[in-house]
Amino acid sequence: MSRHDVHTHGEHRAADTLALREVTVAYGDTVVLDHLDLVVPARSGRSITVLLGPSGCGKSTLIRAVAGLEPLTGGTITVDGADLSSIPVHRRDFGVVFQDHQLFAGRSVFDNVAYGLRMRRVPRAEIAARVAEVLDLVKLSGRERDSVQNLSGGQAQRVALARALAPRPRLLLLDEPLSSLDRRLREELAEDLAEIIAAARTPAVMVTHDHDEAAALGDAVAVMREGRIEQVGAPSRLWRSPRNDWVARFLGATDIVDVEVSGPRVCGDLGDLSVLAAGEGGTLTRTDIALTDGPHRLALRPESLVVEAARPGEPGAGEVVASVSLPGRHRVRVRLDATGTGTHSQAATGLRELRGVSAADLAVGTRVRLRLDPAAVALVGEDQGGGAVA
Ligand SMILES: Nc1ncnc2c1ncn2[C@@H]1O[C@H](COP(=O)(O)OP(=O)(O)OP(=O)(O)O)[C@@H](O)[C@H]1O
Repeated sequence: MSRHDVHTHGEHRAADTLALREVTVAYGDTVVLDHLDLVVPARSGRSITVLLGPSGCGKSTLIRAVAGLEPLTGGTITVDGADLSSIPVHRRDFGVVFQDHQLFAGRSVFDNVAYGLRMRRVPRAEIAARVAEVLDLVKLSGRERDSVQNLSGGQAQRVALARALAPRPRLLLLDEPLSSLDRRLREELAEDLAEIIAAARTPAVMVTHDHDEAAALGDAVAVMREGRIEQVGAPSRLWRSPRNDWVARFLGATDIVDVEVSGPRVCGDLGDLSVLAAGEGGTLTRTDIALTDGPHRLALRPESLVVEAARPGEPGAGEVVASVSLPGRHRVRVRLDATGTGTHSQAATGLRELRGVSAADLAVGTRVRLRLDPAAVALVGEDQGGGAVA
């Protein structure tokens, strides 16, 4: 099929699979992408894969490499099995949106959105119809004649998105498309973005450093670290099953502990704990995660540990050293009593304090018991899903 056919008949051939194999990009001696492997299946033509990683890990470089803007030092990038190395940027059929929209200043909305269609010599009447269609998609209907100079930041990003989508690209590449916007606009456009991408039936790869955005928009999230992909998966699976301590901490774990589960008891770095039963504060039953009997490495957020005042006569696990009031709950820091002498003892692990949440406002010095909410813990190193997108 020629590119002209795609537009003449309004037919749209979305990419099925984008695959990066051993991709390496270096600037001089600095290796920015280091034998990176990533497979993005987009079977339904409407999935968003989010690249999430710390500043400088190479997210933008990866997007630029896929777009053809960054030469590879090694490795291959293929779409549906076809190698892209000899295909120049403008022939890849990808739509690209950058952080700072990069619109043609002083030109109209129409001229900006029509740009890719004119480059492909699409007939004039079809251009007008397609521009109207994509402006409708990004909620800017009727704004064709406006100069892009008069647009707000959010509107400019919508025009950039319309421009990228107009030629019906087979893949959309979005590099921090929301990060230049203020919080309210960002949330608004994030919601629209998911709808727009689904309506356009175009798979997208999107860079962000915002965890909430990644969880909200990503069908899959690829966690990047120092030029490599650490783990790929659906957001909920990543949180519940981080592959290693680094991923767990990057995704928000505040403490990582080794435990031995035996029935309703959890023993280990934390001392002895009981597990919250269903309906006791956790929304899931124990069996919803594989907290099976035996050893586990748990990644905890404050929400994973429910802190309660010890009952009279009960020794408790430690005492409150600090408490901060949050809406609807208190975040509490607990100093643990010294426990045991084995491999899970404090002497061995150095674990002295933990963060938890409490419904009551507990004074500093209060003796407390800790209970684990299985709905809010992650199991480190137990991911069964492999490295590809599920
Ligand atoms: N043209 C270049 N020449 C030299 N070094 C570069 C160039 N572009 C990027 N780098 C370096 O490559 C590394 C990765 O940059 P990149 O922009 O891909 O990271 P990122 O994950 O997108 O970061 P951020 O989240 O801060 O945008 C950084 O250390 C950066 O300084």
